[in-house]
Amino acid sequence: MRDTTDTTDTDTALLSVRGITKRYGAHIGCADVSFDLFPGEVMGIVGESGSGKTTLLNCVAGHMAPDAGEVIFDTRDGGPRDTVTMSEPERRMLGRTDWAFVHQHARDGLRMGVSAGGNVGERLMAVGARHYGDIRDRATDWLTRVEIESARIDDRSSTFSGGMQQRLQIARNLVTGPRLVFMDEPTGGLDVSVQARLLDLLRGLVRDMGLSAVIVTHDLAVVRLLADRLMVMKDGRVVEDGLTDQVLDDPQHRYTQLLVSSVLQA
Ligand SMILES: Nc1ncnc2c1ncn2[C@@H]1O[C@H](COP(=O)(O)OP(=O)(O)OP(=O)(O)O)[C@@H](O)[C@H]1O
Repeated sequence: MRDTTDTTDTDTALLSVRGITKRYGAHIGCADVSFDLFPGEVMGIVGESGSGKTTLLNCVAGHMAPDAGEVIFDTRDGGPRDTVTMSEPERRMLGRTDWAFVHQHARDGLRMGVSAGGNVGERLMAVGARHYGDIRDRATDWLTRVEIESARIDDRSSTFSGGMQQRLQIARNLVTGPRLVFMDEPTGGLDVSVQARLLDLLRGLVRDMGLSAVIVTHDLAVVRLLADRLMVMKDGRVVEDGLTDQVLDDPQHRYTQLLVSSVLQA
């Protein structure tokens, strides 16, 4: 997470989202959403079901074309680029290198018929790694980092528990050292004790790697633990944003107050 004491006016945003709008026919998915994300910062997006969180995440992460808006990413080689208008191959390359996406369901982010080591190693090969021994060593290292016994490196992902699969998906995503990670309900659908362990792990990785992340979640405990800043969405729009503790401890908008007091089913 970001050390807020080092904030200076000269910081360049890693990601600048401007006016993202997506409609499904006449229905609004998300409308005119803007935010900046700085290096090492974690942004949480919360709101009840149907508020537009996933639509926004998919538009920002390049999985869905927005109807309007810009997603400016500070690329390593070319500086700030609008990823909405960049070519599909360029966006795909970004998705394999500097960006990562952790899905709610591990099956959407893993190849279930492939071994744990294969799932991690495949990502390394996609960015040019060729030496089998190195790939296996790095895969082993990452399995250990996500608390999967290295002895299980050759086991198929489908034989793992839900929590292990989610940890494996995280290893697969982080092995290439991305600068920005998108997460869609990373702890959703897991048992409470499994969630707590995963959250701890994520928190450690985010801190150690200085990752920037955008996390969509129903669960305010997840943002409390992981997010520096928070955006609250309702009916496709951002109704409140600010530092996580500030928003959760002293919500200004009526909707956020209801969300925090658990009156709404988030
Ligand atoms: N493919 C689609 N076609 C039509 N409407 C859609 C589609 N996907 C989402 N919507 C609508 O857009 C709005 C925002 O949905 P979205 O899934 O982004 O919300 P969400 O906050 O992520 O909800 P959840 O937490 O349940 O996933 C909702 O009203 C939803 O019904």
